[in-house]
Amino acid sequence: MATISISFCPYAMARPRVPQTRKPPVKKQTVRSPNPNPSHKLKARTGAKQLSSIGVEATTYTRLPPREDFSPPSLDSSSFEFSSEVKLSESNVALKVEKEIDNLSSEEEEEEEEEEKGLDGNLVVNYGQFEVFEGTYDSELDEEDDDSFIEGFSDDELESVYQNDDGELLGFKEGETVNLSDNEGKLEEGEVKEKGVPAVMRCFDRAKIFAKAGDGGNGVVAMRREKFVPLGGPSGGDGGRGGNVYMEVDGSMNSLLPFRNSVHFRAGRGDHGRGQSQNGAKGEDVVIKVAPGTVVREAGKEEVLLELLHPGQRALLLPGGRGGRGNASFKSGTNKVPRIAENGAEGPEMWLELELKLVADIGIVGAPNAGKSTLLSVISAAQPTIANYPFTTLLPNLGVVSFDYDSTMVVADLPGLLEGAHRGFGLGHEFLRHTERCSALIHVVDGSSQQPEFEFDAVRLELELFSPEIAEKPYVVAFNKMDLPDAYENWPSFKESLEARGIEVFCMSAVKREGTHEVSSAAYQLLRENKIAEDKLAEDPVNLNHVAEMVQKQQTASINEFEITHDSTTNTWHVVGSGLQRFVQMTNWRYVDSGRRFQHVLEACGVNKSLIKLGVKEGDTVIVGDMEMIWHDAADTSGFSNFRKGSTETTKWPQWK
Ligand SMILES: Nc1nc2c(ncn2[C@@H]2O[C@H](COP(=O)(O)OP(=O)(O)OP(=O)(O)O)[C@@H](O)[C@H]2O)c(=O)[nH]1
Ligand SMILES: [Mg+2]
Repeated sequence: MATISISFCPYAMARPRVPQTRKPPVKKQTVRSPNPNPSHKLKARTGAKQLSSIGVEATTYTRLPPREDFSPPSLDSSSFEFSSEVKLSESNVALKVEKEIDNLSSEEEEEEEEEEKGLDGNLVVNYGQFEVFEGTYDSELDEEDDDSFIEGFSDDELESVYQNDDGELLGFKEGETVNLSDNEGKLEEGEVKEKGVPAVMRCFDRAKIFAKAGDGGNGVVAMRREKFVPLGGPSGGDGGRGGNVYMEVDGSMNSLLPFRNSVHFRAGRGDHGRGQSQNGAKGEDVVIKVAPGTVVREAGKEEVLLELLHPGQRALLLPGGRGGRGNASFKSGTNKVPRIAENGAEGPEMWLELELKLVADIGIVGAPNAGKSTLLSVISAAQPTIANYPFTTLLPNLGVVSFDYDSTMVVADLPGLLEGAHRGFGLGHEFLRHTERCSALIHVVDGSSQQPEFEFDAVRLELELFSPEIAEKPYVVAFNKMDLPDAYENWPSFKESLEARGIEVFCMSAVKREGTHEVSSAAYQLLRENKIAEDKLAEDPVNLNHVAEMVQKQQTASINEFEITHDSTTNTWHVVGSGLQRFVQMTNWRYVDSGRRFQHVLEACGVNKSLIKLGVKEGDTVIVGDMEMIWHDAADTSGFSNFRKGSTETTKWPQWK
C-alpha cells in the first residue's frame, strides 16, 4: 500500500504564512478639516424676550435660557473670532433677523408654533457645550481634551447669535450684515440632534480597552550532560504559562476616566524553559480595576459578558497561553531522545467595551439649577460644585447619607434635565442610565421658577421618554428654595395640584438646611421598601469566570474538527479548524522531530484521508493555519532530509493538549 503524506518543501515552498491578523497596523492620521462653510446661519431663540427679563437670579430652566442669565458671563461673545466664522456680506439679513426677533418677542404664542415647526428663527444654545467654556470642570482633564470640544462647539454653537436686553445682537456692530445663506446644521423634521459630548464626559462612564493574556513560554530541547551520567537523556524544561488578565472592582473608583489614558492591558509572557529540566516562570498577571457597576461587553457586540457590582469582586477574564513542552515531556519508550519542543500558546486577546452604571440607592433628578447638588451637599459629606447657572454639574456626584449606625444610602446627583433632553439638548440624558440601578428617586423642583409645575412635568416626561422603567421607580418630590418669596408664593398651589394627582410632595430650603432631613428620610423609606438590586444579587450568585471558561473552551477545541475548502484556480486546499490552527502555532519547526509529529497528527486526525477523498493531487498547495505545504502522493518524496520512512507509525507521541 502506498503511503500518502504531506511533506514540506524544505526551502522556498515550506514557509509560514504571514497571518492576516499580524499585519502592521496602518496609522490613521486624523486631519482636522477647517470649517467647510464658515458662514453661519443666524438663529433666534424662542421666547428670548420673556426669559431675558428674568435676570441673574437663581432660576431653573426647563427650556434654553438667554445667554445673559449665566452668572459668570465668561463666555464673552466678543472673544469669539467671528471675523473668521461670519461672512459680512452686502445683504442686510442682520436687519431682517433683528426684525424677526422683535416679532418673536412680541408674539410669544406664534413663537411656540414656529419652534415646533422648526422654522429658521430659533436661537439654539446647547448647554453641554457651553459648560465646557465656562470652565467648571476639572482643568486637568481638560488639558488633553481632544477634538470633541471643537466637535462639540463648532457648528451649532458658532451659528448662534445672542441678543442682549436691548435687543442688540451681541458680537455684531450696528449696521453690519451677516451672511445667513448657510443652512447647514439645521435640523430636518424628525431628525435627532447630534450631540457634541466632550471627551471627559464621554469617558466618564464609557471606555473601550484592549486586553491580551500573556503568551506561554517556549519549551526547549536539551540533553543531560554530566560526568558519570552517560546517556543522560532529554532534559529540556517546559515554558511557563502566560499571565492572566483579571478584572477587579475597586471601591474607590467612581468613573471610567482612568481608561482615557490607559487603553491597552497586556499580561506578561511566560519564561522559556531551560536545560536541566528547568521550567519557565509564569508570566505576570494583569488586573484591570474598574468602578463598581461596570458592565463589560466584547467590542461591537450586544451580549453582556460581565457585570461587576461590588468592591472586591474579581473575574478571570482571559487565561494566559499554555507554556510549550520541552523535550523531556516528549520522552517515550519508542522515542528516548526526542528532538522536539513546542512553542508556547498565544494568549487570547479581546477589545472590550466598558459601560458604567453607577451603583447608587437614590438618584437626584430635576431641571438644571434646581438645587440638586446643594441638596446632596447638605444631606451627605459630598462636596459637589454648586453655582447659580444651569449645568454646573457635568458629571454625576456620589454621596453617602448616614442616618444611623447601620442605616446608610448612596445618593447620586445627576446633571440637570431639560425639555428635549431625549433629543440631545443639555447633558442630563447622557447620564440618566445611572439611575437604572437606583431603587428610588428624589425629584428636586425649583420653587422660585416661573412655573414649577410645568418644570416638574417636563422633567417627568423626559424620564418617561428615556426609559419607562426609570419613570416607574418610586420618587419623592422636593419643592426647593422655600426661603425665596417666589417659591413661598408658589408652594400652596403646587402642593395642592400635586396632591390632587396623588403625589406626595415635600418643601425644603436646601441652602438653609430646612426640610432636607424629611426629604432624605422619605427617600430612605422608599429605598427600604424597594431595595431591588441587593436582594436580586443575593438570590443568584454569579459565576464571574465564565468568560475565561468560554475562551478556554474555544482554545481547547478538538483537533478533529476542521473544514476543508478548495480553490480550484490556484489548486489550493485550506484546512481550517481552531484546534489545528493552535497546533500549527505551537509547532516549533526548528526541531527535526516537529515535522514528523506534525505528519502524524495530520494523519491521526483525518486531514490526509479527507484530502484524498476530496481529490487532492500531486503538487497541490495545502494550507493549515499559518503553514503552507505541497502535497506529495508518495512518502519517499518527502522534503525532509532525515525523514525516516514509516517512523510515524512506530513512534508514540504524547497526546496533543
Ligand atoms: N435661595 C436658595 N437658593 C438655592 C437653594 N438651593 C439651591 N440654591 C441655589 O441654586 C443655585 C443652583 O444650585 P445647584 O445645587 O448648583 O443646582 P443644581 O440643580 O445642582 O444645578 P445643575 O448642576 O446645574 O443642574 C445655587 O446658586 C444655589 O445656591 C435654596 O434652597 N434656596
Ligand atoms: Mg448640580
